[in-house]
Amino acid sequence: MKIAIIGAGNLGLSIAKGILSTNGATSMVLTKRNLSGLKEIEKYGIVTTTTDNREAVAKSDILIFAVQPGQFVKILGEIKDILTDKHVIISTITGFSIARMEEVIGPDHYIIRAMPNTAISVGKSMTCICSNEKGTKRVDLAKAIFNRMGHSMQIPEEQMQAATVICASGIAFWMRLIRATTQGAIQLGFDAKEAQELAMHTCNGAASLLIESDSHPENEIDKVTTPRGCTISGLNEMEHQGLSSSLIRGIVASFDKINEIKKG
Ligand SMILES: NC(=O)C1=CN([C@@H]2O[C@H](COP(=O)(O)OP(=O)(O)OC[C@H]3O[C@@H](n4cnc5c(N)ncnc54)[C@H](OP(=O)(O)O)[C@@H]3O)[C@@H](O)[C@H]2O)C=CC1
Ligand SMILES: O=C(O)[C@@H]1CCC=N1
Repeated sequence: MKIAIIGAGNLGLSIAKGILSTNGATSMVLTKRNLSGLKEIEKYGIVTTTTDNREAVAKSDILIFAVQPGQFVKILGEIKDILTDKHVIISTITGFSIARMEEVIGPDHYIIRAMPNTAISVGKSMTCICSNEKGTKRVDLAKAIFNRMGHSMQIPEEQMQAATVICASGIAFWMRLIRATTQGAIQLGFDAKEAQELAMHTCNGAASLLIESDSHPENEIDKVTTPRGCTISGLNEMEHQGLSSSLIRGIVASFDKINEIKKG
């Protein structure tokens, strides 16, 4: 697969690393206006970097766009006359609808929207995918690309905003939970490095229990909560302090904000 990543910033570079670490491309062109941050990745033989988006498009079949929303229309306008039927256009751009893309380049292209998260750089992204009508023929290809770097799910386009909050912003939410657990562990006597190790591997184990046994969180909680034991005491205190409620409210606030940004 010949892949171009247009906009090799935080997310674009994470995607590039994920693809490279799973040998998911035969060639890769990364674009940016300022190439100075790409020296490290240029060491991979199959990677070239350029400021010229047209060159990247001409050399590639799969085009992954990871620029900021305000930069996207201009870039699509620059490259639309060299798009052909070989190209699959994958946009990771938050809040940028397929209809808006079609307004610039027309509907006769394979257009996919993908919402990955930064865990793509370590092959653990949860990526949601939707497409335009023509793009339905390339959804399996897009899923195959993202499944090499984690897990993917096809969803209706109207759920993309919600998926952004749960999966992309979700990385930040889970990081804060891991950090809070780390702070608790330090207070209980572990040094900072040990505390983080305990917190992150326990988090990983909890998610793996659900993923690998197809279980429900409450089933797993029942197995840990000894009657009159320490787990239920801690858990109930967390709930008295609003743990579940604050998470749900945070998710909804994030969703309200993303809808506000979209309207703006
Ligand atoms: N960060 C995340 O977790 C997620 C982000 N997203 C979405 O992905 C997109 C990118 O986000 P993020 O990576 O955080 O943003 P960044 O600002 O880090 O990356 C955007 C990149 O685009 C480059 N760029 C700007 N203009 C051009 C141009 N004309 N041609 C080529 N490259 C250009 C910029 O580099 P330079 O200035 O050097 O040109 C920059 O490296 C956003 O739309 C965001 O909403 C989606 C899911 C998750
Ligand atoms: O915080 C944001 O608005 C973007 C969208 C998802 C991740 N970062």
